Amino acid sequence: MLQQLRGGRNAVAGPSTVVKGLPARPSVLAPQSSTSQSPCCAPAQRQAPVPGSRVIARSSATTDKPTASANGNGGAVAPAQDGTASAYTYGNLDVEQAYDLEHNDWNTTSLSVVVVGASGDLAKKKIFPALFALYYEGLLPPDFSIFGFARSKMTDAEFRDMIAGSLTCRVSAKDKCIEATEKFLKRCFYSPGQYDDAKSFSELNQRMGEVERGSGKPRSNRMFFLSIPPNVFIAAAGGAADYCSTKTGWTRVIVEKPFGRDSASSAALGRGLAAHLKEEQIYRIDHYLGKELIENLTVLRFSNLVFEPLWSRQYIRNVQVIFSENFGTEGRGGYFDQYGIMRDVIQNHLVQILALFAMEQPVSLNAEDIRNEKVKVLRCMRPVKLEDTVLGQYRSRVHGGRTLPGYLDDKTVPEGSLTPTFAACAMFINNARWDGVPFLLKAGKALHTRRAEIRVQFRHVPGSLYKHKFGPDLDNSTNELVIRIQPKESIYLKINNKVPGLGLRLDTTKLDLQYGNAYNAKELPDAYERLLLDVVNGDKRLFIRNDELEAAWDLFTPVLHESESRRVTPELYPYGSRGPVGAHYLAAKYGVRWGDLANDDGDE
Ligand SMILES: NC(=O)C1=CN([C@@H]2O[C@H](COP(=O)(O)OP(=O)(O)OC[C@H]3O[C@@H](n4cnc5c(N)ncnc54)[C@H](OP(=O)(O)O)[C@@H]3O)[C@@H](O)[C@H]2O)C=CC1
Ligand SMILES: O=C1O[C@H](COP(=O)(O)O)[C@@H](O)[C@H](O)[C@H]1O
Repeated sequence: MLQQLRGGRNAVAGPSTVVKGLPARPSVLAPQSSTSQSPCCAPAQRQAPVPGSRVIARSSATTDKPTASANGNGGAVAPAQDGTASAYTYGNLDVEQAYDLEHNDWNTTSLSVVVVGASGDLAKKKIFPALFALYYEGLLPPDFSIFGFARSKMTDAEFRDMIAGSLTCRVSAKDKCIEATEKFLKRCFYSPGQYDDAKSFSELNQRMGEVERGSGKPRSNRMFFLSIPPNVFIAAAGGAADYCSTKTGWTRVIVEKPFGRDSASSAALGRGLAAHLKEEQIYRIDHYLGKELIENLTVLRFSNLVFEPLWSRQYIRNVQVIFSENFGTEGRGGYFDQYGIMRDVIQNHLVQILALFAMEQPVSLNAEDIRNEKVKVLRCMRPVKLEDTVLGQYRSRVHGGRTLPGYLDDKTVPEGSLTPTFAACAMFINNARWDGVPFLLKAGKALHTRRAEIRVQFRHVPGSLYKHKFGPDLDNSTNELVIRIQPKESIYLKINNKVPGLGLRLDTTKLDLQYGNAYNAKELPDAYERLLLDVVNGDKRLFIRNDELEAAWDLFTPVLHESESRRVTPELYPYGSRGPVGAHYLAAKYGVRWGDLANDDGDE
């Protein structure tokens, strides 16, 4: 276990860190990184985290240190009297304690993970399985515990049974899985309560304290995952922060989308959270940022010479970000109807992808540098116009003798709802790199396939010598880069090639990186695994900053308000189809063809 913790997934070797006034000492469980940070550095002097390193106990670049307001620790971070930045103290912790704290020293600190809304769908489907996978991989600290909190009455035993029903072992790692499951479940505890009730949170706090003391570790770090509907977000965030903050470590709170319905409600939510938590403590999760291919996007762009020079209006004709699901809102219609696909998928997941795709190279891989660039590019975009938007809603369809239900057949959906289950929109970035390039975003439920991808269509080859070989339609020979996020993760580039043999016959083929073949990776970690581990490590690169959120809402609020106030009727499309025809007209308006619908793609 310890060995695994030391190694982590991408452990980096390096010298030990030195804290002024303290003897040089290695960080206890962390791999010794050459860019490890120590409390000796003033925040401004801190160095960027090791690129790509995701290791337990990596030192945190965040400032979510205990302060009087955040967790009643008795004082904020204060510079030393002598004016140097070296002797920072954290409240009533001495320098050495602060060192351990900042470095996630799991020899002295326990970790408690609280799932608020533990009886819910997301908790069962994603959060517990992800925590178990991290535990199984040896990536959680030795003394971790999991606490479930929700209104449903359950004993610890019932809670463990509930979790057990949601856990699966990795196909590639079945060894000792049953044994690991039993050990994992013993670390799970349940505390029932109301989300707006101080007493309930005090009871939770007491329970956590007992378990933490039982670990024998003098300090505890706590992270809360708010996996609850938005109407109880603020109350629960307040309960967690005000009654359950640790006094001897960091307290971090993960917030799930939806982050509001528009700019105003998102700002109100932000203010509500800010009343209880500092921005550094808030982790706004967008699970698409935790997907393997999305994390790879910056690697692809900024570590390969061949892509970045082409990454602009000079060579790129259009960019398409496409999400489709081959199932409807089954079971989630009640939630979905209040939001619709634009808020559920486009404003967050697809816009985040777009921002990473289009941003300028950040100064470093530090979370703030990356997020600064994302905000900048979002702020260069003009809000989506209604005339650049197509809305759709799936209707029922009889297929193979079976009736596939339409959106309005869902009992949890209000009669006559106009909520779109499909949307496509054209967006533009008004900066020197992207001026005039259409970014087409499309998302839909109950379509013909489940897929998420980015498609980059390049310009035609000017004065091509081989033009006559491809016929009059230049699009047939255009280069296209496809970044397939899921399923079957892959990156491929469509190129023109000579068909081997005598004569000169050309065809379009692929330079094809299939993850399944290249990395022998039968199963990639789920996005929630990556993101939960990042929260433990205080790494905010893949979480959304408040100003990013604001910028993203500013792009969509006008069109959402306009379509709702004008009661725009969505175009109906049959369950399992390729979506409304209107999407083709929208693309055609900007001289674009949807790449995912092209007949020659070969892997439809
Ligand atoms: N499920 C998913 O795939 C995804 C969910 N999300 C977001 O994650 C959060 C949790 O999602 P999910 O688990 O699906 O949600 P659920 O509807 O399953 O709710 C989670 C828990 O919250 C409690 N709850 C439900 N409704 C209410 C209510 N009206 N008032 C107070 N408590 C309530 C219930 O627990 P109890 O009654 O025991 O208190 C329930 O088990 C939501 O914000 C959702 O939008 C985001 C992306 C995907
Ligand atoms: O956030 C959401 O994402 C899911 C799709 O996630 P994926 O990882 O399975 O692609 C979507 O079904 C849901 O409506 C939305 O809220």
